[in-house]
Amino acid sequence: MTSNCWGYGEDDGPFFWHKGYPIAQGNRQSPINIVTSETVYDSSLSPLIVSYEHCTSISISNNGCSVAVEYADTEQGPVIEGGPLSDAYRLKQFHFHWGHKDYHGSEHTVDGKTYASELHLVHWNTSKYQTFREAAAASDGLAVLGVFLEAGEEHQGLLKITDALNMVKFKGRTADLKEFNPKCLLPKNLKYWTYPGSLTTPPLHESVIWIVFEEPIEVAKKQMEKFRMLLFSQEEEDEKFMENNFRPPQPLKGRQVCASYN
Ligand SMILES: NS(=O)(=O)/N=C1/NCCS1
Ligand SMILES: [Zn+2]
Repeated sequence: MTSNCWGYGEDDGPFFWHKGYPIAQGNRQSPINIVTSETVYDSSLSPLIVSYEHCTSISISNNGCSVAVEYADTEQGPVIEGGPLSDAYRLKQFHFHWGHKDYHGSEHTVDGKTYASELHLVHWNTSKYQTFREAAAASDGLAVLGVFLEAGEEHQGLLKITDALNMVKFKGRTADLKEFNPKCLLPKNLKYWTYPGSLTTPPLHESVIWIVFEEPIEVAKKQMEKFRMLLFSQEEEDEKFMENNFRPPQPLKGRQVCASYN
C-alpha cells in the first residue's frame, strides 16, 4: 500500500492500512472508545485557552478523504494553549469525518456511543518545531480538538461551511473561504477528555495530544446531507460519494484518559 493509495473502501480501508503503515498497530493509535467510568479527573489540567481572534482562513478543499479548511501559517495565527499542553499550538486546518447515516460517523466513541460526525481542529507546536511537517512526526508535535456533531437544530456558524460544500464536490477542488473563525464550532461547555494518540489517517504518526470535548454540537440533518453529497472521486471518474470516512476505535494499550472535570 503506497503513500496515497489508502482510503475507506472495502479493499483500501482502515483494516488494510497496517500494510503500508505498520504504526497502525502501534501503542498510541487513535481514535479510541472513551470509557467514561475509567477516565481519571486530573486537577492539574488548567483551562484550555482558545485564542482564535486572528483567523486568516484561506480556503476550503476536497482532498479526497475529507473536506478541510486551511489557515495561513503566520505568527499571529489562531492558537491554543493551557489544558494538557506545555506549549502553544497553532491552528493549521480543520476537517470532518462522517457516516452514511446520522447514527454513526464519529471516530472517537463514548461508552460505545457513535455520533453523526466529528470535527477535528488540527494544531501544531510552534514553540518547538519549525514546520507542520516536522511537528507532525514528533511525539508532542500536534494537538487536535475533537468535537462531536449530532443531528438536531441547524448550526448557524456551520452554515458558511455547509453552503460552500457544493463548490468542492469533486476530489481536488478548492474554493476561497476567508476569515472563517471556527470558535463558533466549539461547544458551549469546554469540558474535555485528553489522552496521547495519533493521526487517524495515514501516515498515522503517534504525534497527537487529543483533546475531545464531551458536549456535542447540534447540526441540522440537511447540513449533514450536504457532507454526504461530496465525492471521494474526481470529476471524470465514476462517482463515489464521500461517506463513512472514519477509522474505528483502536486498542487503548494501557493509556490513561484524563478528564478536565470531576
Ligand atoms: N484525522 S486526523 O486529524 O487525526 N488526521 C490528520 N492527518 C493529516 C492532518 S490531520
Ligand atoms: Zn480527522
